[in-house]
Amino acid sequence: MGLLIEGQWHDQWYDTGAGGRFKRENAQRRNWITADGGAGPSGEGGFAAEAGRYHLYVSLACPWAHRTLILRALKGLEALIEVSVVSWLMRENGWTFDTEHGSSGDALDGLSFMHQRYTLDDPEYTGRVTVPVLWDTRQQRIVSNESAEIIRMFNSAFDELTGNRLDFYPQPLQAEIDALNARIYPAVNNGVYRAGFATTQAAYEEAFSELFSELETLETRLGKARYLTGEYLTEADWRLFTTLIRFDAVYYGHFKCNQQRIADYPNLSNWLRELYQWPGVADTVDLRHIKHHYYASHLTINPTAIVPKGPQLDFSAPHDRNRLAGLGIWLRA
Ligand SMILES: N[C@@H](CCC(=O)N[C@@H](CS)C(=O)NCC(=O)O)C(=O)O
Repeated sequence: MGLLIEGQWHDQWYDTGAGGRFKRENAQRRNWITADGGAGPSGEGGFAAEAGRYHLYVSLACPWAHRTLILRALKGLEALIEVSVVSWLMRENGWTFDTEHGSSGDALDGLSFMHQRYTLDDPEYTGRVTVPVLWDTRQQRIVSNESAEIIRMFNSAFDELTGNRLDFYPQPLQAEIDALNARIYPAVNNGVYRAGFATTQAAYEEAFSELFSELETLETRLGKARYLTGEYLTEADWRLFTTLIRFDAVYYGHFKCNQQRIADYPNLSNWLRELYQWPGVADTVDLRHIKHHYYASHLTINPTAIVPKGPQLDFSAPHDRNRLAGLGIWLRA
């Protein structure tokens, strides 16, 4: 675990400051792939959608990277955007490459460390070295290291090439999706990290109570609606999914989010199983990488690096969501 300072790697745990609160650094590369190469909502233009041009770096353990893998699968981008999977173990060198346990190594250049990819982008890079990273093989630079934006690009930029019209961010639902994301990101997606990486009791308890209060709200909502925005399955669902699929295996124990398991919420757990069983999604879930990464990498939290054997989870078990009306995924006109 560490960061780059002017292109040099430093092994350093998160600085939680006097209050003991974990604060996630903002992603620094914010360009957009667009259909015609025009600039997107941020960053520069020049990143036109093309088959084979872009490469995605992920960890199978990481909930942010997981979002991009799900959208890549559902939007039919697997043949257009190749993926490299980092090692599940992240210690003094940060994310590294090997070919053990289903990791791929760096398929482009055979690099040893993810931080070398960042210094290829900028030899003087300063900041944390995170995944996912979307790399442009043409310009040899990072397009984006912000998963929330990578999934939006995947949702539409390649549609003319793939003919895939599934829309996870349909115009009429955008305001509602944005509002949901704005609540779920701090309280749940980042909330589990705020609890787990807190270094004071007060910071931990603050994150813990926000997390379980939001889960309660979501549980009630999913008792009345099939998906978070109602009848359509959207980006908001997938963003919540990648956190909840890790919850009982990792966040409940390792991050001390133990008021309740997701299995104890009838609506959240049935919704979770429905999404897991969505065609193409189970293949993106690797609980071995998930458990080994968290328990064996965060030695400040788990110094023995022992990975728990349990819990037993069966996301393939039947779900009861057909009791609620659903229309599936929105189709762009
Ligand atoms: N804003 C980023 C956050 C990505 C992120 O923090 N990824 C974690 C893995 S789950 C990471 O690479 N952490 C390494 C570090 O913070 O040093 C996104 O959503 O893409």
